[in-house]
Amino acid sequence: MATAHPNLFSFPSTDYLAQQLRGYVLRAQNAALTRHDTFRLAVSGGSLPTVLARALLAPSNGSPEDTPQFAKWHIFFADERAVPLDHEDSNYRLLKDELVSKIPSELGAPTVHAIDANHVNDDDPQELADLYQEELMRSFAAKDSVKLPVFDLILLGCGPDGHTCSLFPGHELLREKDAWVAAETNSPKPPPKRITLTLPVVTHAVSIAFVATGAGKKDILKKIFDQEEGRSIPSALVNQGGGEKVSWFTDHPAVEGISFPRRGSL
Ligand SMILES: O=C1O[C@H](COP(=O)(O)O)[C@@H](O)[C@H](O)[C@H]1O
Repeated sequence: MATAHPNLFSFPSTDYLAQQLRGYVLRAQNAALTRHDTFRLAVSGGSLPTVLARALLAPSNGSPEDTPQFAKWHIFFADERAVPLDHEDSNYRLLKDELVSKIPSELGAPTVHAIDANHVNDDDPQELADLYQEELMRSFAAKDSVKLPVFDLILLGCGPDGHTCSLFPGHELLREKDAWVAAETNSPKPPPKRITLTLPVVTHAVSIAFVATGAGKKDILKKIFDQEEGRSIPSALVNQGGGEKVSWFTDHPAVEGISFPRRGSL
């Protein structure tokens, strides 16, 4: 378990947050391209894709460092709902509508790794999870040759109950040590059937960022950052496992009243 603390950033507006997030994501991209000429990231659904689109679709300052090289991006999902890809609850659809379909063609197109839509109606989403794990193995090498995949970046949300990916408070999936991708059959937040990256995969990434904005996140962030009782909340477990690799992008209303030290710039 990491002992270093996560970085808590708080910004006066979502526009400024998006600007800072752009710099952070592109730094992760540039470092990844230097390491292996590809940028492998996992993204969440919920409120994240809208902020991410605002960050990445903003005009570049023209420098190579500030230019997304989308053709070299491999985008996976931190979690996905067991629904068809054109369903309104699909995280794939959300990312496509908010970001991918709006990328100007001169910036290239990312490779987006969707779930296998042939299995979204299965009673048990385990096959869907296994197939997505195999999809990861094709990109990151077989599970028996590497213990865990190493994403260059994982972008997370934090629900009002502190869930992240589809890892919910008190759930046995939080203790999963072996699988890379797990099935959730009874999510407390609809839709009930989902798949999710597991905690060891999330905390093994090179960089991990949460985006959490608005006063609706204030109470759960206070628990996660300031209170002992918040230590077992899924998003807090990412903080504990990832330590200083974890950065939180928040706005002022989301962190009002929190004593944990925060910074206003990267
Ligand atoms: O159900 C989900 O919720 C979380 C949090 O969403 P937010 O709207 O509160 O940001 C999200 O990160 C996850 O991907 C999604 O499936």
